[in-house]
Amino acid sequence: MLTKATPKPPRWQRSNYSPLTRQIDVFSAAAKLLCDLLCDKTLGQDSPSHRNSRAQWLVEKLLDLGPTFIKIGQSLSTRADLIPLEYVQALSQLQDRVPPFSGQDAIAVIESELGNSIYALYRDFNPQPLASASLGQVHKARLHTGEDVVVKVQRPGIEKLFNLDFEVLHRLVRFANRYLPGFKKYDMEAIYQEFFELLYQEIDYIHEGKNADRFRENFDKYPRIFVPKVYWKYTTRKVLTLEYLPGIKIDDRETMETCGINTNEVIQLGICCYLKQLLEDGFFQSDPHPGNMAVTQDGSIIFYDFGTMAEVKSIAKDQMIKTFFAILRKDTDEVVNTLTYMGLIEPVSDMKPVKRLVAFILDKFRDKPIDIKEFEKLGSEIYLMFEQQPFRLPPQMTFILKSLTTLDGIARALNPEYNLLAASQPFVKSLTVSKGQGKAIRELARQAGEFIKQKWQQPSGTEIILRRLESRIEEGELEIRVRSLGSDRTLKRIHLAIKSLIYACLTGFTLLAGTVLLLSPQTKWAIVAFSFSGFWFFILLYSLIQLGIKERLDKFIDK
Ligand SMILES: Nc1ncnc2c1ncn2[C@@H]1O[C@H](COP(=O)(O)OP(=O)(O)OP(=O)(O)O)[C@@H](O)[C@H]1O
Repeated sequence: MLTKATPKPPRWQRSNYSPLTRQIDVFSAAAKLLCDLLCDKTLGQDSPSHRNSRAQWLVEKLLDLGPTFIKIGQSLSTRADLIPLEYVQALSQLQDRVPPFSGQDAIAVIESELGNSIYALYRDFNPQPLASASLGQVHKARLHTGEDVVVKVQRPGIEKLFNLDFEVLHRLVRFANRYLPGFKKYDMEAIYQEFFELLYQEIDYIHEGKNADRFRENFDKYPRIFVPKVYWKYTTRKVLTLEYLPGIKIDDRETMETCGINTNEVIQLGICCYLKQLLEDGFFQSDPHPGNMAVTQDGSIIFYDFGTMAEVKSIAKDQMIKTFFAILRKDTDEVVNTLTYMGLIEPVSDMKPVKRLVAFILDKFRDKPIDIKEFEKLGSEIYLMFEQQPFRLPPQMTFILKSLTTLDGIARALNPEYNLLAASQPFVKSLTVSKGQGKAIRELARQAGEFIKQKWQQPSGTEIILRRLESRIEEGELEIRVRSLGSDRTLKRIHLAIKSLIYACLTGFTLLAGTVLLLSPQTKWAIVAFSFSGFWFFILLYSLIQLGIKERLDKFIDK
């Protein structure tokens, strides 16, 4: 009889996976990535297609390294302020391609967490999962009281793996901070702490249950928004029992149309619901991917997954209206003030670069309604500005950008012609104004009207440039850069010296890795590491020779 060969479990899932092997796997992946990036830089290989293939390699490597690294990739995909566009795009497609675990393992977790046998807890339990992801999987079940539920079960051993990776990654961050000067500017220690805090929250289902309760309360008066009820008696840190609320996947236009659901109404409901989360409640689902929302037969929206919620300071309605008109008037200062108040922009001593970026974005939408597709077109320009600016976006802002682009993708899947401004009308209309504020609002509306009228009598392009130059000189913002030849040469020498230092570190690091591997004993890998070491040594020699020649040349010119 032919038996189907069972696929080998990934390395990180094997019981004999030692901390040392994990450390070697992680460090060698990081070293390869770094070497590739340095090689590209040295050889000037910086085309988008080249970056794209590097990004694809990274996606495969993260999948191979397992849940912690899949999550790192997913959260990096929101950090447009830290990594290049091609990486953002590749990492956004990082799906949870982790194999499900067996129904028996899931039952074992439930029984040990809830302290009873599975059929004492549930009348029925389907061992075949409904869905599975990197951190857990979802099973359908029925309570003895007759209610249909889903049971979300955490992947066995995930906490142990996180604890191990917590240590390994800390070592890697400390190493990078110490020996790779280029990494200092990224504040890796803070990013690492931020990341693991979120990760540990995500594997605490009690936290997720509380978030679901809070979210449901916020939408108490919205009959078309559904949030599954939490069955607290059957919930622990590793098991979450929720009311079963099936629905059509939110980007499945065909099924919705077959069921006679008006997709434009779904888009409107989704966008208004998101604006309420963001602006009124200050508590929003930071990862609204299509698997986290569904649509009922009557076109209502169901939300699943409250493991990754983000918080911002909510703003009062009058402040919202002020900001709305400020956007219409392209009033950069007012918009920046509101974003800073909400904690979406970090106040820094020099706010000019931030204001320039906001003004740039507002300016791009001078004549058209805000359309996220425009953001895509602007993508490379904005990314370039991010690269040049000395500021880092707070994570909340990156969550919002990511959520907006994901929502936009879902809305476009339902109706490619949809318009964000039109879809948000019901929310804007819901901002009723109290009596005392009427006068101020009328004044703001008048100013916005004046501004829009002025657009018909716009000055010529040259005039605009001159006016901008004038105002930038007035603000003391325009710097005249005088660079002396001497300082340029010194800078080049410093650059070369730093490069040599990095090559020396890489030579030492690969030599060390080779020695550790030889002692493990992993002779094959040790040879690979030693060959890398030899390679970096030659690059180091070449760089040192260049440095020597440069110094002699500079001395000669100075004479
Ligand atoms: N209460 C529910 N009723 C019906 N189906 C549900 C319910 N909760 C979750 N599901 C189904 O299970 C899938 C995964 O759920 P959920 O997103 O909560 O899991 P997850 O492990 O956090 O996954 P991911 O990390 O990919 O978001 C959902 O897309 C949905 O199809």
